[in-house]
Amino acid sequence: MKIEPLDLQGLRLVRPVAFRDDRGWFAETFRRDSLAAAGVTDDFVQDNQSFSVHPGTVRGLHFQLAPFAQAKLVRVLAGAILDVAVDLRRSSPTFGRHVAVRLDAETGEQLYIPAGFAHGFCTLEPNCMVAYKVSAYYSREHDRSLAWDDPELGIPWPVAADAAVLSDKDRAAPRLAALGPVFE
Ligand SMILES: Cc1cn([C@H]2C[C@H](O)[C@@H](COP(=O)(O)OP(=O)(O)O[C@H]3O[C@@H](C)C(=O)[C@@H](O)[C@H]3O)O2)c(=O)[nH]c1=O
Repeated sequence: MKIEPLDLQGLRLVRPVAFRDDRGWFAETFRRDSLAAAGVTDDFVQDNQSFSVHPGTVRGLHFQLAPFAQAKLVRVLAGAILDVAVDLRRSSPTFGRHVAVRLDAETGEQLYIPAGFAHGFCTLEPNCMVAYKVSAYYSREHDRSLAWDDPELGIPWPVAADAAVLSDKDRAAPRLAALGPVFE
């Protein structure tokens, strides 16, 4: 696998290498040693999977507070998404900035997001299956949302606000200015 840094400190794009033959292809999708060589040493403890029926479904932006802050390694098993990470580290020179990456089942590319970011995605096709590893267990008490369409974030979502399919939780999420300090 090839692992490349992205614009915001700590984010990585992971590109699996596919070995193709008459049957199809084979690829390694997770290697602790390759990730560690690229500076990713999180201990992933939980695997998550979600399925979204409709294109224009937005999940996020989500994060968990310490001591349950999560690094995430995100990939798409079916369909395609625009995957977004927002820097919430107060001491970061890129606080409030985001990276948006297309992830799809075809390339199998993965986005590594360290703790300290909010994460969300918008589905670009029907029937999207998204899988991701997280480095801390789910904790409902520490789970937080940030408004996906906060104009201050300036995220170029591929769906209009009135057309997005959202959970009630995400529809009611606070904007960045109302969050207060969440990560050092
Ligand atoms: C995230 C999560 C949810 N749940 C439960 C809570 C709830 O009843 C149901 C659906 O939860 P949500 O609405 O939060 O699911 P969803 O909106 O898909 O939440 C996920 O969004 C993406 C963008 C992330 O980055 C994830 O960390 C996670 O926050 O699943 C768990 O049991 N374990 C978990 O780890």
